[in-house]
Amino acid sequence: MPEFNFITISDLPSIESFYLSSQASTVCEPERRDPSHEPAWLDSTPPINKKVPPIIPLPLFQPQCSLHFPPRSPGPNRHFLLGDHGRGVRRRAIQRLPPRADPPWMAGRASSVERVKERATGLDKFVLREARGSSAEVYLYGGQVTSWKNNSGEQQLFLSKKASFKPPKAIRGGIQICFPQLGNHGVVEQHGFARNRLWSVDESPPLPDTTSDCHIDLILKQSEEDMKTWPHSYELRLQVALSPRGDLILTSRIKNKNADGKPFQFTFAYHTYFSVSDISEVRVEGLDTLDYHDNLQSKIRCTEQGDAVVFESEVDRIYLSAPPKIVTIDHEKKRTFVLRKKELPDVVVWNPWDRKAKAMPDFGAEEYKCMLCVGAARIEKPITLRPGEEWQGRQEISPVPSSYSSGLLDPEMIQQMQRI
Ligand SMILES: O=P(O)(O)OC[C@H]1O[C@@H](O)[C@H](O)[C@@H](O)[C@@H]1O
Repeated sequence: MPEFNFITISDLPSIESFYLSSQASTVCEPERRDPSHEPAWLDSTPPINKKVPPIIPLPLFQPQCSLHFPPRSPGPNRHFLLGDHGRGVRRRAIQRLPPRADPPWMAGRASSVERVKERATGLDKFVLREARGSSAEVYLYGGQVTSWKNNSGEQQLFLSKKASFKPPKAIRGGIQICFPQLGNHGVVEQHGFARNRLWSVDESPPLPDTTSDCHIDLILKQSEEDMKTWPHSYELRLQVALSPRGDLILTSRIKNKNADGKPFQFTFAYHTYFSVSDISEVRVEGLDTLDYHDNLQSKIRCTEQGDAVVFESEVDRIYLSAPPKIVTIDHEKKRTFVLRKKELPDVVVWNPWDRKAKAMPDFGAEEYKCMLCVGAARIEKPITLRPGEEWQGRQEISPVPSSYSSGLLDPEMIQQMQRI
């Protein structure tokens, strides 16, 4: 889901201040010429995202300007009203905005989803190619995303050179689906069984929540073997989608299918291995002042003291009740991952550092330097589902230039988003 819609309005009337409204609601009232002002809101229906400031200074008196709007505000081909503030809508103008045109190089390009049998591993995977250049690879084994490249073809996820693709070992890297438990708190194996089971293509997926035309739907159901340790019938659906902007969107739905009337409880995580240039140059923002369980200290509860999490040694934590947006900034690569999450309040942060790296057979001794796990999770308050009930969780990751940091947007990012 894009955070902003952009429109270009031509022939702005030369008025000192103005407001814009759409068919549905008033959008915002830009303050006169001062870009540092927060927009005032002319009415409260609906309160769109008040946190969004007018990032692009509104160049009044110029024949054309670009404005940004929060989600749900008008998109292309809708009417806008332009009026001069304070004197009603005297210079009322209605503009029908042209749909945003695709760049010329996109002509004739379409998104595709291809099923491929990997020769080296013998495993089936799906290769998603979004028309604007981003791509992803998703294995039926583990329902695991192992590759995600942005619109420029740069890999965003870490996959160990020593990763094993042989069941029952989970693939070391990408995004592991941890269900029905994270860690070793529970009756099943570490991080649950979903990451090392063979999933199927979901032949009757629910309607997608995204506007993406590039996605794959997978499903995992109970096996007789798993019923011995976790005696429940369930459907775990996973949709992996690429947005036109190159975002990677994972949506999971879990349904209790027990016929015996029994509820079940589970925890869940998208154990996400990001590729980073140099771990000592990376910071994670959005977790300041939060409590976390420190797995390195018998899971004791601590409170984050820094304004960002930085890495100088092994880190193995579960941050609790984190905000919906977490930002991982890779200074050296000048790249930032913005992670947005729904129904997944907690965040896993893990880097094994040197000693543990050496002890893992499927991980290179030096690879801890170029990876970091930051993933949305639901751990502290497990989910309980009664038969017939369904839970849905979501993680969206957007790669953006590094000048972006939490809560702020910069013109470079705006320009890049406008080009898409
Ligand atoms: O080796 P695994 O099972 O994939 O787990 C990797 C790491 O995953 C983290 O989430 C755990 O907190 C760590 O303790 C663990 O080492």
